[in-house]
Amino acid sequence: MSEEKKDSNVDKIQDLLKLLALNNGDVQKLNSQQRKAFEEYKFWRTQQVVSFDEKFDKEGVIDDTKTPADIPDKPLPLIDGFTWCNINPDDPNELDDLFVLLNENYVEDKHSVFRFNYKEAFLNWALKAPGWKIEWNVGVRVQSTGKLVAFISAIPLTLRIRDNAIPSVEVNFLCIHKQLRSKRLAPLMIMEIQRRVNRYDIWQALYTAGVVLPSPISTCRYTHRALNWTKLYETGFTDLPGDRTAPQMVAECAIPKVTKMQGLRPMKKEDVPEAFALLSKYQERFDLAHLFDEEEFKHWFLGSQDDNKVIFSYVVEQPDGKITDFFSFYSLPFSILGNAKHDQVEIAYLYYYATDADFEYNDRFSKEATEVSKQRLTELVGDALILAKNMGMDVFNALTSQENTLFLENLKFGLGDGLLNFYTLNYKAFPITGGLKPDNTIDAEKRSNVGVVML
Ligand SMILES: CCCCCCCCCCCCCC(=O)SCCNC(=O)CCNC(=O)[C@H](O)C(C)(C)COP(=O)(O)OP(=O)(O)OC[C@H]1O[C@@H](n2cnc3c(N)ncnc32)[C@H](O)[C@@H]1OP(=O)(O)O
Repeated sequence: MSEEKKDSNVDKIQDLLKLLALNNGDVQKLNSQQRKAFEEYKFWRTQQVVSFDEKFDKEGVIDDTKTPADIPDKPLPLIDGFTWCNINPDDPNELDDLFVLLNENYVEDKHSVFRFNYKEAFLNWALKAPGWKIEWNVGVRVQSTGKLVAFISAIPLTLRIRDNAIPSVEVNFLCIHKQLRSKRLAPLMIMEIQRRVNRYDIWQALYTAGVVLPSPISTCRYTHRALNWTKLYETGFTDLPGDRTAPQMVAECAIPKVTKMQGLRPMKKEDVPEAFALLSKYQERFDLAHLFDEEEFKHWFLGSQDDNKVIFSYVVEQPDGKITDFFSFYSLPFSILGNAKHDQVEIAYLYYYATDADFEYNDRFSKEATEVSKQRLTELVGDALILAKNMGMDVFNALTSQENTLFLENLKFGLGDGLLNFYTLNYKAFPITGGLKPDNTIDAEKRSNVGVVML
C-alpha cells in the first residue's frame, strides 16, 4: 500500500473514531460511506435540518418564527406540461392511479427484482389515518394525458421525542416516475407538501428513508425470518449458505403449526380500551414514539375489517379477563419481476406490540427485567410467526427498533441488507439508539429507543 493511501486510511479511521466519540458510539454517523458532504446536498442544506457534524446542546424546534399567514396560499409553480392534483383514497379511480404509479416506480432492491406492492386496501388504510386531509395526498399529473407521475403524502400525528409532545406529520410514499427522475422534482414535491402542512399550523415532520440525508436521528436495520424457505430461495430473496443444503435450511426454518400462548386470540373492538392503555404504557419506554389516541389506535390496529385485511392484531387474555399482551403485524407483499414460477413474495411486517411482562421493574435494562421481557417477547413474536405462516406469509420482517433485539436472534431472524434512517424536519434531536452496534449488527445490550414503526 502506498504511503499516501495508508495515510488516507488512517485519516478515515481517525475520523470514524472521532465520530464515535462525538456520538457516544451511536451508529447513525457510521453511514458516512453513503453520504455526501453536507454542502453537496443542494436541497437539504437549505432546509430546517442539522448538518452531519453539527454540535448542539439542546433539543428542540429549529425555526419557530412563522405562522400560517406567512405561508403562500397558492401551490408552487410546476414545470410546463404538468399539473398538481390531490389523490382521494375514497375514489377508486384515483386510488388505482396511485397504485399503478407505486407498483411500477416505488422502492426496489438494488437488482430491480423486488418491488413493494402497496395494494389499494393497504393505501386506503395507510392514507386515511384519523385527521387525514385530501390536500396532503399530493400528486403530479401530465396535463395532456392525466397520467399520475409523482406523489407524496402526509398524515398527522403527535410525535413524542423524549418528554416533548410535538404536533407533526409523517411523510411517506414519495415517488417519482422513473422517466422523470433526477430532474429536481423531489425537492419541489417536498416543499409543496411542506407548504400545505404549514398552512395547518404544523411545522415538524417525521420521515424515514433508506438513503442518507442530513441528518438521521436514528438508524435501524431490517431483519428477515424465513417462513417458507423454499419459495424464498426459488425467488432469489434468500441465498443458500455455503455450508448448508436446501433440506437443512427447510428444517432450520420450520415453524410449529399451533400457537403456544394460552389466551391468544384476534383483537376485537371491545378490547380497544384495554389494549390501547397497554400499548400507551408500553410505549413510554421509548424516546421516539407516536402518541396514539384511542381513535388512532382503532384505525391502526383494527383496520377496515373487510376481506382485504392488511393489519392483523392479537391480544393475550388471561383467565380473569385481563389483557396482558398485544401484538400486530401488517401484510405488504413484494412483486417479483421476471420470475417464471412466482410473482409475489408474501411479507408480514412486525408492527406495534406491548406486554406487561416487565412493568413491575423500574429499569427495563436490569437483568431481571431483561430476562422476563426477553422470554415473553420470544413467546409472543414466536406465535406471531406461526400465525403469519398459517396465513400464507413467506417471510416475516422486523426492524431492530422497539425491544426487537431481545428476540431477533432467538427466533432466527437474519440481518437484511437494508438500513432505515429516521429523520425529523425542523426539530433537532440527539441520537436515539436503533438497536445496532457500530458494525451494524444487533445490539441486544443497548437495545433501541425507537418506538415508532412507519409503513
Ligand atoms: C412540516 C411539514 C414538512 C413536510 C416535509 C417533511 C420532509 C419530507 C421528506 C421526504 C420524505 C420521504 C419519505 C419517503 O417516502 S422514502 C421513499 C422514497 N421513495 C423511493 O425511494 C421510491 C423510488 N424513488 C423515487 O421515486 C425517486 O428516486 C425519489 C422521489 C426518491 C427522488 O427523486 P429523484 O431521484 O428524481 O431526485 P430529484 O432529482 O427529484 O431530487 C434530488 C434530491 O432529492 C433528495 N432525495 C432523494 N431521495 C430522497 C428521499 N427518499 N427523501 C428525501 N429526499 C430525497 C436528494 O438527496 C436530492 O437532494 P440534495 O441531495 O440535492 O439535497
